[in-house]
Amino acid sequence: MSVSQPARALAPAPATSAGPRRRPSRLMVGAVFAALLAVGPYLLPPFYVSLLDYIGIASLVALGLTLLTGTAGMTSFGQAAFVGLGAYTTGVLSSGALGADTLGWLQGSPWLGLAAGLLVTFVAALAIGSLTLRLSGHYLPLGTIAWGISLYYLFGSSTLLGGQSGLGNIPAIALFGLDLDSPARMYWLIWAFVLAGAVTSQNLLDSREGRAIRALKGGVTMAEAMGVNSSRARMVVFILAALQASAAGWLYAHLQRFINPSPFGLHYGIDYLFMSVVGGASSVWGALLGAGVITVLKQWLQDLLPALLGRSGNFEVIVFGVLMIVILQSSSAGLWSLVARLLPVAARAPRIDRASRLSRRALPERGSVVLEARKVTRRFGGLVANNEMDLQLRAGEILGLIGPNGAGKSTMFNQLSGVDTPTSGQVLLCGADMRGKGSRAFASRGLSRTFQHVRLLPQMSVLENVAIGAHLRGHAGVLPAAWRLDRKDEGALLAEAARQLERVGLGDCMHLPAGSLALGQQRILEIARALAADPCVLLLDEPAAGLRLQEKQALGDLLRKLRAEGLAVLLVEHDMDFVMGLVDRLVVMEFGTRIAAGLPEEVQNDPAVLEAYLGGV
Ligand SMILES: Nc1ncnc2c1ncn2[C@@H]1O[C@H](COP(=O)(O)OP(=O)(O)OP(=O)(O)O)[C@@H](O)[C@H]1O
Repeated sequence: MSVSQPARALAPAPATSAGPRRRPSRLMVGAVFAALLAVGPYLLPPFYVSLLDYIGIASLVALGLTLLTGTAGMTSFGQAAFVGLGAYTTGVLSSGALGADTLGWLQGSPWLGLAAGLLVTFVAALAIGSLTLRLSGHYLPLGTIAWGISLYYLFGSSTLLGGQSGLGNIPAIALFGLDLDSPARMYWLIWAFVLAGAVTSQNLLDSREGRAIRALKGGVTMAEAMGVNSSRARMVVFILAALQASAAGWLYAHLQRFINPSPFGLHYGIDYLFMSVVGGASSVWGALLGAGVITVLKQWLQDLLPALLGRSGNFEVIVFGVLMIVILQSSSAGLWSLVARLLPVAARAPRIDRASRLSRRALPERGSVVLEARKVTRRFGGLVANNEMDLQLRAGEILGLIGPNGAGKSTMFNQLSGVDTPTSGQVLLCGADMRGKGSRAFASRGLSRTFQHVRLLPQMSVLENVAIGAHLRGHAGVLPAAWRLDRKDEGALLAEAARQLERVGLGDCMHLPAGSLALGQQRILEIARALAADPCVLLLDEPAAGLRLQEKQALGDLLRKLRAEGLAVLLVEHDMDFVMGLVDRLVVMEFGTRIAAGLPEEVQNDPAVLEAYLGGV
């Protein structure tokens, strides 16, 4: 890899096929799958059609978990409760449970029941999400268990909802004059919902909003630094998963025509999580596979074990548990990863709209102060990590921030980038006082950064990782993304990401997974990601660490080029050879305090600096 090598034309996605034989596209494989599903009811006995109905309903819930747990990294045991919300809302409204006089105009229509169920679920998910999504680590799954149990008991203790004995008289759904009053007739509707859910989920994941959701797995600090509103992204994905579960509940209620609380309890919430994880938690098609495998497995165990053992008991639960452990141990990425390897599907390169260009920010006048620290102090208990630090960074210069280990450079970096708030003092970005504002606000005012410990999404392509950096330059929201109405916006974002990759010399790697690059290349990738935001201030945390000599020279050339374009660059670095030959000015820290500042040659001979680095030699 060389930064200075001429930019190459965007290479097509690397072919994964072993030979010249053409592989069918994903669309073609999807069409075959849909065709097989379509003929299912004509070929299969009624029992299996019915089983496929239940697999479809479970798939819809597992799809939501693919977004929530597999993609955004939030584990939920409570999805069955949202299934219950959808089922009970339509059950109450369509079964006449409210009585003829109350809301009589609403009753009898399952379609109104669907709309009402989605609305009720939306409001409930918003309320529950506001309370629980702030939790992190193991508190969040525990929170989902808590509200899952609460809703379950609510269903069982309300007389309006029929208590433990449940609600009957739920009518069949009527579609174009046809009553869907049998499992075979419901089959089409259920699988239409599943396919629509799978396709829209996949579309969403391949979009700006989807990347924002996926960025959550890289940690909130990284996502916010890219301008992603992490609280909103968490809420969006939580509500989407809840709505998919609610739609599944609506289908379930009108398939069964009777509901009681038991299928909406914690036990089922755990099953849905198993389906998602066993199938492959981060794969949309894995959700369908997981739902199929677990539903069929449970059915077989229930039928076969009593016959094999000659007596009944809860043996199927024990065998099921053991099988789950075996499957999870032998395929931690889920069963879909095994199937995907066997499927002869061609890799798809994302469409990059080379002709389109994103609008650019006007850079501040060269020489003007763009980032300033005024008497910044940061205390951690009794320890003063930054002590009344002053620092000015100007447009069109490279400023180095150096100091021995523990001097307080990273802490200063955090104050300057909004990751942390000074105990006292001010940070000004382009003249605006940024005190108390988070890193997202810094990003939207034109500050981009890299991380001391590389923070990338290793499974995602290099191109998509860089596109996360351009998040604030795109506009398409969740719904346009789900229905692929965002292609212009998306093509332009990817083109910008491709341009930045070529600019830093990683053009040839853009379709590879980011995790497959060497550490030095990953650091350069982070710089491309920061540049994709079109910044006026670039903060680099030890960018030369792990780079070979040639790579360092190439990085130096790139930074000089950025300086010539008028960017303000601040770098924290330990590599003195790299720093001295590159920066315009230096600020030296020791024990949290600024001990010297000036031109590199002045600082090099400063007695305080020699004392700090060499113990006064
Ligand atoms: N979150 C924190 N809580 C408590 N102490 C902290 C915290 N962050 C940093 N410190 C302390 O502040 C001091 C400065 O640490 P900092 O990481 O900023 O130094 P540094 O110059 O970046 O060091 P290095 O070059 O080794 O990365 C250290 O004594 C460190 O232990």
